[in-house]
Amino acid sequence: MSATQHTGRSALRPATARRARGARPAIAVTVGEPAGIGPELAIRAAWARRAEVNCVLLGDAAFLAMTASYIDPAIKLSALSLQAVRHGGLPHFGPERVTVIDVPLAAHVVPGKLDKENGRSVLATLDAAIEGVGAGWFEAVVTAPLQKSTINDAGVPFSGHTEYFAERTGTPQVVMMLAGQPAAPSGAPTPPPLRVALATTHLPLKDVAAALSRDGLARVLDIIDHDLRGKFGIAAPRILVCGLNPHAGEGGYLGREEIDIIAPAIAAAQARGIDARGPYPADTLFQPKYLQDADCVLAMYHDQGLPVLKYATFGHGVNITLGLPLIRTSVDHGTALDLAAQGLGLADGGSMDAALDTAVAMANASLHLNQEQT
Ligand SMILES: NC(=O)C1=CN([C@@H]2O[C@H](COP(=O)(O)OP(=O)(O)OC[C@H]3O[C@@H](n4cnc5c(N)ncnc54)[C@H](O)[C@@H]3O)[C@@H](O)[C@H]2O)C=CC1
Ligand SMILES: NCC(=O)COP(=O)(O)O
Repeated sequence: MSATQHTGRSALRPATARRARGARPAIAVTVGEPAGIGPELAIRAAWARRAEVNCVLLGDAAFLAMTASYIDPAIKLSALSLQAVRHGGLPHFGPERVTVIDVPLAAHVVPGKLDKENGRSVLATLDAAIEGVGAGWFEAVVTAPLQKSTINDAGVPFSGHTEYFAERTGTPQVVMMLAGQPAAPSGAPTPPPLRVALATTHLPLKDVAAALSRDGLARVLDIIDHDLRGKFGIAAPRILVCGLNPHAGEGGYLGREEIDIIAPAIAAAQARGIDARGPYPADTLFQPKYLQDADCVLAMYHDQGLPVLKYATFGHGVNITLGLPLIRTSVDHGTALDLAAQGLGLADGGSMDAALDTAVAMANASLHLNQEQT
């Protein structure tokens, strides 16, 4: 069964097929928590890539104009209201300026200081991005980091973009996957890209075991296989699956999830033609000799997989939501309030650049696929 059958897509129709020949892809970039490093990194990436990519920033226009003027007075932004775009569509400005769709903040921004008054505005940027993909304004969405606690403090239960995009697009199951290029040890050949997908996303550790089920894992494996083929051009993805418990349960003496849940889900995936293997002990799986032939590692929970990925690739990793009816990528880091409080120019923009490049590559792959099919 394909991921499409499993996930029951919403009516959301991405705009990819409608890019004019030679036109720059239009990508929505939500600027994230205003008191964090997101707005600066989003402006820098959009301005640096403007010749090739029409990045449309979603955030408070006056705040972004002020931030841009501090980064570099040469940066030119053009602001539009969401209402204007709804009525007239996204205008085709040239690469001399970066378009901003104004999503006003409620409160004045103090860098490094969270203000729950602004939580709902941050969420509104995500809604505008999703609306814009459905309306054909954007081919993909790149999200700068937001502060999950501030959205909750604003009174909206929120665990992450991943879950929010799933809910807002009517997608019952998505998969968080982070990807990056590990550095080669000196003199050694470049290792393959490291991709780490998660069976569960933002869950308290005490709830992880209960959240694992054969059917759930089977759907996760389907989505990874489907999207690595369709969105990453990998013909026969090989997925290595971690156990949950130390030593993958030590034959049942250190936990039974491997025997009762994970191994049967892998066997079921294999029966559907998916090259999934495991469960393997997570502490020894992340070695070059295993990873060199793997396209993705499926970890059972957030802090089993992501510390390894971030250790190997922090600063240029990309977070991709698989299984959505739209392309969504993000950075591998958070809001870095400590840096934002100290001023501009301190945050590394490598991950934001990589998130944008990955979104464009995925949009191009999707465009080619659509052209082949028509
Ligand atoms: N995609 C998203 O929206 C994400 C949001 N977050 C959120 O960010 C908030 C803060 O999370 P933390 O765990 O403190 O992680 P964090 O990534 O914001 O900060 C951890 C450390 O890394 C440094 N750092 C982060 N990004 C950096 C960059 N681009 N350049 C240089 N140094 C950088 C920070 O200065 C800090 O020392 C939380 O609310 C979390 O939920 C975290 C990850 C992703
Ligand atoms: N550690 C990854 C993370 O927290 C990003 O979550 P999301 O907001 O992209 O769902």
